[in-house]
Amino acid sequence: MNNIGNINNIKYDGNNNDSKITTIETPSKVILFGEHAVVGGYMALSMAVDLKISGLLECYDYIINNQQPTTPEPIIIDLIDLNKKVEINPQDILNINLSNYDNDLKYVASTLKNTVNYLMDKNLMKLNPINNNIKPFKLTITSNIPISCGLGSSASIIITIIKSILTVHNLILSKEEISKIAYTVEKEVQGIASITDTSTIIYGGALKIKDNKIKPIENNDFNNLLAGCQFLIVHSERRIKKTAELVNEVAKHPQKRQIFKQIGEIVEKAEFVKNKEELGKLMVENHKLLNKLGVSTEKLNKIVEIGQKLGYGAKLSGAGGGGIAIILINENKKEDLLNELNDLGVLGIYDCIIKY
Ligand SMILES: Nc1ncnc2c1ncn2[C@@H]1O[C@H](COP(=O)(O)OP(=O)(O)O)[C@@H](O)[C@H]1O
Ligand SMILES: C[C@@](O)(CCOP(=O)(O)O)CC(=O)O
Ligand SMILES: [Mg+2]
Repeated sequence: MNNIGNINNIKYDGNNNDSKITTIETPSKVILFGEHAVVGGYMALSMAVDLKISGLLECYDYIINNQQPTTPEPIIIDLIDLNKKVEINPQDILNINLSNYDNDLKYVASTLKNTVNYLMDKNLMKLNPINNNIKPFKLTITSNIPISCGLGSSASIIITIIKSILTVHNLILSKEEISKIAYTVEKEVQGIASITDTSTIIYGGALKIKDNKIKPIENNDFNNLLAGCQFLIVHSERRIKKTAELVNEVAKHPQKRQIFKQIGEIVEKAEFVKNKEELGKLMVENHKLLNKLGVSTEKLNKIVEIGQKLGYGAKLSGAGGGGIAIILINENKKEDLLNELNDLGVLGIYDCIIKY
């Protein structure tokens, strides 16, 4: 259950344990084109970004020396940015019921359950009566990714926890296997999801996603154009709704099909643009269709207007409902752009550095 506990009060054999501390880092992502429509099987273009979630992973000496503790130890995941903790005994993981967790903790709970289930299905982790052989650990998570704003922080959290479980158990899974688990979690928590966020963060670089499959971007002219682009991530305002609510609302939109189709056509064109002007125009066209889907806001529309005037183009990125917009920068007008964004008042402006 979600107790508030403190690892330092837990002692093995009456002594304080030294512990091995490892840092687990996971990037975030921006969706250049195709959010929401990608859930309907259309194409999306996304790229991993060097804003990251850091997990401080603490394994106990007795684990490292392969001994058993005198008392059963809990797994503790300390979410500093939310000021919340998940604390659970290893033998309870397989019985995790998401309804026992508040919305903020469902991704964590679902990740623990689905990762252990996967490892057991693959015989990489065996059940034993005392603690299922699931080793306890403490993971302290901090993030320079603003939460719930379109940067895929949910996916970054999921992947950080999966990587931590693998580290503690000295296990290795392929990127494909980790993507499978992470996607299962996003789908279980959100009800509706594509592989975009989780795959982009796991594979890194810039990716094309279509029909829930990853495709490399073969068009080298586009890759070279993208490499020469500078994007700005603008955090417009706090989102009221989570991705889960936004994707489920879009699913009920009466014009969803035709708008998804129009977005899909834009994304197919994007890979073959010749310059930043064309790329920027398509970003604005994509944004206008997201606005029609009802996932933009007045503030986001204003930021896109400024991005269109003082950059090559702009669009909201991620599920919308507030959160981030991305602007394709025109170097000659960057200062005016920054001044106008600051005059408008935004929550944050970040350089968008692609993470390979
Ligand atoms: N730093 C963090 N610490 C704990 N939980 C986090 C953190 N960042 C994200 N989350 C989890 O992910 C959720 C936000 O995911 P979501 O609504 O999909 O937004 P996005 O993926 O666009 O950031 C949060 O409500 C929380 O459950
Ligand atoms: C809206 C969507 O296309 C992207 C969601 O991105 P985020 O959770 O807002 O970072 C949903 C999905 O692809 O799973
Ligand atoms: Mg998310």
